[in-house]
Amino acid sequence: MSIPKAELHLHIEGTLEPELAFRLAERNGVALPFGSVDELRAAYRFDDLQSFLDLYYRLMDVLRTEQDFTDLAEEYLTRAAAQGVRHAEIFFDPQAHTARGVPIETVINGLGAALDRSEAAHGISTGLILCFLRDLSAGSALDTLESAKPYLDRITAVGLDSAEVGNPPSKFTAVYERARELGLRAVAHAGEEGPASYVWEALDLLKVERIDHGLRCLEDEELVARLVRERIPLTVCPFSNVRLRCVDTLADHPLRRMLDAGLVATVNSDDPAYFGGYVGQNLTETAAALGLTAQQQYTLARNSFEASFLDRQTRDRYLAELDAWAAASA
Ligand SMILES: Nc1ncnc2[nH]cnc12
Ligand SMILES: [Zn+2]
Repeated sequence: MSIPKAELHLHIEGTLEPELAFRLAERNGVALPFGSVDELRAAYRFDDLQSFLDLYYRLMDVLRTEQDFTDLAEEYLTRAAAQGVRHAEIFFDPQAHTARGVPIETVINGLGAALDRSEAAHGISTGLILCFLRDLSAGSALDTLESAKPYLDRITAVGLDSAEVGNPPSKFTAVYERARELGLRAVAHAGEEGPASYVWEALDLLKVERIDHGLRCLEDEELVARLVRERIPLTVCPFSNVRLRCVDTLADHPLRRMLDAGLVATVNSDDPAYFGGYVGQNLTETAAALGLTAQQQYTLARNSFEASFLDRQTRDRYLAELDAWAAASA
C-alpha cells in the first residue's frame, strides 16, 4: 500500500485524460483538433508553461455540463485513492469556463457532487481552491470572486495560476484582501517560471499561507531563510517541472536540496494527465531519481498533512495513520 498523503497542488482541469476528453467531446458534440487518443497524447510535449497552457485551455472546451465536471472529479478521486491520497485540496479555474459561457454554478455544482461523495466512496477528504487566472485583469478576478459568494461554504481558499512571467502577485493585492474579508485562506503559484521577487510579493502583499511551486526561491538565500523560519510550505511538482522545462531531468530536481535546507516541501502532481503521472508516481519516481531516504519520504508525506488546511483534529488523525503506516512498513 502507498504511503498516506495529502495532495495540495492539483488542477482538476489538469486531470482530463485523453480518453475522457474524447468521451466528453462526443457526448457534447465538440470537435477536437486531434484524430485519436494517441494523436492527442503525442501532443503532450511542451517547451514551457505557455505551450502547456495553450493545450490545457483548448482541451477544456469539452467540459460543458455539471455531469462533465462530476465525471472529471470522480476519475481523479479514483486514481488518487489508488495512490494513497487521503486528503486533496483541489484547484479549479472558473474563468477558463465562464469565458466559454459555462456558468460558475455548473462548475461548482458539478465538482461538488463528486466531492460530496468522496469520503464515502474513496476515503478522501477534500477542499476546493478557487484560482484566478493571472494573465486576466484584477477586475475579472474580483468579479469572479463576487460571483462565487453563493458557494463560499464549498471553497477553502483562493489561488493564482496561469502565465506567471509579467503577471506578478502585486496585480492581485486588492483581490486577495477581499478574499480574506470573505474568510478564505490564500495560496499562489510563485517562482515556477517567475523570479524570487514574486515569492516575496505573494508572501508580503497577498499574505499567502503556502507557495505553489516556489522553485526559484533557491536563487535568494534571504528568501529561503524566511520560508524556513516561518515554515511556509512549498507545493512542489517534480513531473511538471521537468515536462515544462523548469528543471532538465528528475535527477536534477532541487527537491532534495530543498529538504536539506529545511524547507517545508511537499510533492504534488499539478496536471497529472499532461505530465506523466499522479502524485504517488511523482513521489516514488522522484525519490528514486534523487535517492531520497525512507525518512525523507516520510517527511514529505508528513509535510503534506501539516501544510494542509485541515482542522487540527482531522490532521492529527491522518498523521497518526501515517505513523502507523510507517511503523508497519519499517
Ligand atoms: N503549472 C501550472 N502553472 C501555472 N498555471 C497552471 N495551470 C495549470 N497548471 C499550471
Ligand atoms: Zn499548478
